[in-house]
Amino acid sequence: MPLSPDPYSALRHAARYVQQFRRKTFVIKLGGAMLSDPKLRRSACEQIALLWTFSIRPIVVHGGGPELDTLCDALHLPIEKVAGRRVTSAPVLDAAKMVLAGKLHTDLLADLQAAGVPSVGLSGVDAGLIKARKRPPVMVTEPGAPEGRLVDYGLVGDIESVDTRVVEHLRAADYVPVVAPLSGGPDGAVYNTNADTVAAALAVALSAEKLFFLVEVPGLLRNVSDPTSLVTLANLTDLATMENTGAISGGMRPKAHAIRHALVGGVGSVHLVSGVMPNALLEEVFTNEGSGTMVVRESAPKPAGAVG
Ligand SMILES: Nc1ncnc2c1ncn2[C@@H]1O[C@H](COP(=O)(O)OP(=O)(O)O)[C@@H](O)[C@H]1O
Ligand SMILES: CC(=O)N[C@@H](CCC(=O)OP(=O)(O)O)C(=O)O
Repeated sequence: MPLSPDPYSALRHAARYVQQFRRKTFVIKLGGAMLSDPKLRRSACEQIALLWTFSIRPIVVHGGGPELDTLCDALHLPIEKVAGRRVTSAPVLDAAKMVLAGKLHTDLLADLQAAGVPSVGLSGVDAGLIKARKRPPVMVTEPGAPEGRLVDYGLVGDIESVDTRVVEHLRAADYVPVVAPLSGGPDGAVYNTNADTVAAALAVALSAEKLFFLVEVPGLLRNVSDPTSLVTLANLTDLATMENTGAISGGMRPKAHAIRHALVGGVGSVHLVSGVMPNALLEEVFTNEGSGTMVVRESAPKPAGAVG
């Protein structure tokens, strides 16, 4: 049920959640698709501002895939993605730095600032926040393909460690860290790392209560071409089934990995929420029913006598 139209009843209802989540860490990943639309970006920033006002401690991680595609097009660089991750040559990595730690990052910081959130931008390279090594060629199986194929992703980093000290310093001073999905390797190397993967690694390292993915779709869908086929609650077994049957494809594949990594790593719950529907993030946090998909490690056992 959405929040009651009676303001006092709505306040009382929300207050329960405010108490429960005070000083808890929420990692909020903003997807590149919704970030390309300034109106949606502002709406997400306003919702994050409200969480912050209620003493929830957000860490924002952002994507930027579609804006990077646009820049690659303009620069006549090839766009190749396999299982939702970009094959990254040296010129594509340069373009990634320009978008992910440049224009889009700065625009997001400006919108958060305008919404009243004192935010500070970092990439995974800053202060050794995200350390990675170059991903070796890996076998990837595409849905529908009988066999896997060996893929060299180029300058893509596999995360090796997360050093949260810079984030802790910022939070101690009441700043909200905003992290761009680049990672640092040995000898000054910089790697492109999927933002979903970065968000999950940070959520685990910070023992986050919740990890949110704001996406263009209403949440996890049983059938990607049917927006009404929303899955409201899922566990890791359900997720694996959807991956195996090919119901999870494209950009949802790195998210499925990230969700698993986060939940196995101790994050309480992961939420896929619309970045398009007004206030969907707030509805997910402050109502029982939520607005999108909640994924938990294991579903609670059904009470004795329950059917189904
Ligand atoms: N089962 C599914 N449920 C929802 N979305 C799915 C599913 N399978 C594939 N997708 C696709 O994954 C996309 C989200 O991934 P992506 O485009 O990388 O988003 P973002 O830029 O927010 O990370 C959705 O917009 C949708 O097209
Ligand atoms: C290796 C890899 O795939 N990196 C991603 C980083 C940006 C990202 O993850 O953006 P979204 O969240 O919008 O998908 C990319 O180059 O697109």
